[in-house]
Amino acid sequence: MTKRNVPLQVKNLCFDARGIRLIKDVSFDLTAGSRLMVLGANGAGKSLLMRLCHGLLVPHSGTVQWGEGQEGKMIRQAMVFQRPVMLRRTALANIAYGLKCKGVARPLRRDIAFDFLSRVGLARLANHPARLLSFGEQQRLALARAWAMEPDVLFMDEPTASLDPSGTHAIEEITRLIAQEGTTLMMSTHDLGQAKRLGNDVLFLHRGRVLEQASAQDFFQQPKNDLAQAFVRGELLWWKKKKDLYPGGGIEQIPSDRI
Ligand SMILES: Nc1ncnc2c1ncn2[C@@H]1O[C@H](COP(=O)(O)OP(=O)(O)OP(=O)(O)O)[C@@H](O)[C@H]1O
Repeated sequence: MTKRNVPLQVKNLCFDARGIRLIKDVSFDLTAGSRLMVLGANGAGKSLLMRLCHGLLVPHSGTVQWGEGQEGKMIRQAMVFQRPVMLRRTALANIAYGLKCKGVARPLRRDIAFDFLSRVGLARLANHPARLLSFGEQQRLALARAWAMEPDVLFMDEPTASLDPSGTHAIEEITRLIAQEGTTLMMSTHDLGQAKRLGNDVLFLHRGRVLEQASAQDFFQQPKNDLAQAFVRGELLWWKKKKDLYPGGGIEQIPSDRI
């Protein structure tokens, strides 16, 4: 796969639920080939933003604009969730079904599905019911199914949140391989080490707003935003008040339009 320009432009995106604005005027570009890490405390709006980008939610206002894929084709996108969503069929058939939706001819599906199962180390479980696999295996299967779609853009919403260190390592390795093939990544995570290992760009959200977008290197060395600094130090907790973070100056230090 070759790199593309800007596959996704998000402009002034707002999302409301039950009369409350949860995503507030979010704008950013997802550049081709980037590995964008979406960071922020619990409830910052990471999942909502990714679902809006993927088209699972309809914004109240603003736009999610997709560019062109290879040779002018539509951008192909896939998403992996924190809790894997498995079809009630075998591991192999889960991938084959995705291939069917992609338009792959029936005689080819089985071999391709098996190839992707092998890539994530699940070949021996090909004929097991997907829903009986362990949580970590299901997450690898979900990633293989997404990978088989050969997406231009892959959304990953905290894919390792419930995994042990070896499961996390496996998912990171697979993610690297997918990115190496030219797939653009947008991924949320609470694991700052993981964000450093996998990301080259960071989007920092707080209470539904983007407070900082920077290269991963700049963000982790010296975030510009004071709340991002607190987050990187592990001090930005959702129940803390601003005055707890900045006892000297309190509210005045953080303009209210940024909260
Ligand atoms: N359908 C909904 N109706 C009302 N509020 C919602 C809805 N979905 C999400 N929210 C609220 O929107 C806010 C952002 O939720 P979101 O799941 O995007 O956060 P997050 O950053 O992914 O958090 P976490 O890291 O805990 O998964 C939360 O306060 C959540 O309670």
